[in-house]
Amino acid sequence: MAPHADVGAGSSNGHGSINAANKDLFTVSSPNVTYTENEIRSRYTYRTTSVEQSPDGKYVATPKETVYDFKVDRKVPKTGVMLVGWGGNNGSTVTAGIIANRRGLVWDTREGPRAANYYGSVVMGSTMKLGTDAKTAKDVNIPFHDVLPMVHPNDLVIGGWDISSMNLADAMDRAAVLEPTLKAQVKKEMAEMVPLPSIYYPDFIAANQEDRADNVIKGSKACPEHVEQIRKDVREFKAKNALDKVIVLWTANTERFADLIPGVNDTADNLLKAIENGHEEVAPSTVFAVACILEGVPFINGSPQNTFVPGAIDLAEKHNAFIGGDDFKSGQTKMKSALVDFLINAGIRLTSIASYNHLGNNDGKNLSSQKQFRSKEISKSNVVDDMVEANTVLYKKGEHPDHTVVIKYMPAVGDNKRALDEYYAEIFLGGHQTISIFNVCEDSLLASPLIIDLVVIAEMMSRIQWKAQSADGVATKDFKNFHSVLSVLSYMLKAPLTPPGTPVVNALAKQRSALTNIFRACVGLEPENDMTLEHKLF
Ligand SMILES: NC(=O)c1ccc[n+]([C@@H]2O[C@H](COP(=O)([O-])OP(=O)(O)OC[C@H]3O[C@@H](n4cnc5c(N)ncnc54)[C@H](O)[C@@H]3O)[C@@H](O)[C@H]2O)c1
Ligand SMILES: O=P([O-])([O-])O[C@@H]1[C@@H](O)[C@H](O)[C@@H](O)[C@H](O)[C@@H]1O
Repeated sequence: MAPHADVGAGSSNGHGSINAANKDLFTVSSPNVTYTENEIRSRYTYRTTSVEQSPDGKYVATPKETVYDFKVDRKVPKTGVMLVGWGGNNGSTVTAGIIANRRGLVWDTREGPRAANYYGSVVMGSTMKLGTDAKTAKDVNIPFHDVLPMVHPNDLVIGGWDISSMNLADAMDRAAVLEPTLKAQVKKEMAEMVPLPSIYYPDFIAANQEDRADNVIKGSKACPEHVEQIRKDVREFKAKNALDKVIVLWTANTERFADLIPGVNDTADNLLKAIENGHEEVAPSTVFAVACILEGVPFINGSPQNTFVPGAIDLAEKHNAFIGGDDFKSGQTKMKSALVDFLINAGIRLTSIASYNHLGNNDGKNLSSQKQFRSKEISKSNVVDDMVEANTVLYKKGEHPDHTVVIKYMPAVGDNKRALDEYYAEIFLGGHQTISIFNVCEDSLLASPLIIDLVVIAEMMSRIQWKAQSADGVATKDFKNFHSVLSVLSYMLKAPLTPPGTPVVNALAKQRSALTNIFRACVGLEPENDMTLEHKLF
């Protein structure tokens, strides 16, 4: 069968929203918020504290205010997502999951019938506090998805590429993630989905992946033809499905890190020249990123490699294109970014973290190769840095807990990754606390909802613009997009990519708070805070 990036239905049957007018769950009654048919406009005062340290070491803290205008496009676009690595465990699982939700499927399991859901998705499975009830003063919480007019995942049209030609039904079987009773209900539709051929540069992923590579575009290193082919694929997918928007997301294998070479991948121009010259240090994921930036579609990296070499970030900034990454934060690391935040903010002096994984899926097979493991080791190890550096009471400058990361490929356990962690800490008066965690993460069932969140939030961010009334007294004349690097996606990612020179935040609570409060600001609402003075000052 000729490969084609086939699609989900793209129109929901009551479970989604593509055809329904966006019915807002709430409106904000404020002189700073206006609603028109196409837009929500809000004037938002952003309050921060500027700190200066005097020579005697004392700090002076000065409250600052910046007034921003936000503009949200209310029209929810017909959106497609193209997955790189579509035939993988995550790609086939998220595809089946969206079909199952769109059709409202129920299937038998040993524990009884199970219905499709979006558990594990912040957007579809969590809530945020809107405010407090005017009469009872109780918290009023709303579904996260309802805070802004977001795409419903049921309405996503799905396509993508894979170096393996296997159709999505067979890929789903190969992945061995889902119950047979569910697979049987989506098999027919998924059998029609065949990944587009992709670019394959053997040196970037483990040699043990070679037997999958039967669906590759000619050429084993970067070249302009590869960029143009990917751009053409995106355009054709968009046209064939009458889409308004396309988001591209990498859920293909972990690549080795690319060497950062001045004159090759340090600037946009040099990176484009390197591709022109077929430089062997340009990774497939970077070629995809360049193609998407040039095509003006957001590109998100769900794997740990350094796809976004400085030249790729420079290119995105120059083209005002959105990028985000790196490496889905799905199980062990997500737990770590919450637990370390809790321990250190509780004043407990964490002194060592030992993280061990074994897993038996193809990701684990690829990671059994040292160069690919190294990419993952980096992304899994850096996740505690900001929390440690922020606590100068517990840690002197440069001090940090011992932290080791081990990943072993054990085929027997398949996608049911085992994560074993030991946290060792110093507590009061020379005591110690040892926390040992055994966490069976069904890798693809934890990562798939993150793919949905990354796509839906990245698309939402492309419909938000801002201008400053008085950033340091300077007003910006016209509305602008957020910076190209979508650091707002960090909650879903192990190694959050941030605009050059800006800090990386890994603490899970801070990441979620940033996402929630930026979306609240877009409708003129103050940041969520838990002061509840109304319950204390009376
Ligand atoms: N919980 C999780 O599953 C999780 C969490 C964090 C990160 N990740 C990362 O997500 C990625 C996918 O995980 P997975 O379990 O689905 O892996 P997988 O091996 O099952 O799927 C990867 C797919 O990518 C394909 N592929 C490889 N190179 C390609 C290329 N150049 N172009 C197109 N397709 C290509 C492979 O054929 C395979 O089908 C991995 O990098 C993994 O490290 C996964
Ligand atoms: O669970 P988590 O730490 O977020 O991330 C997972 C790793 O623990 C696992 O070893 C790897 O195979 C997955 O791709 C994913 O990266």
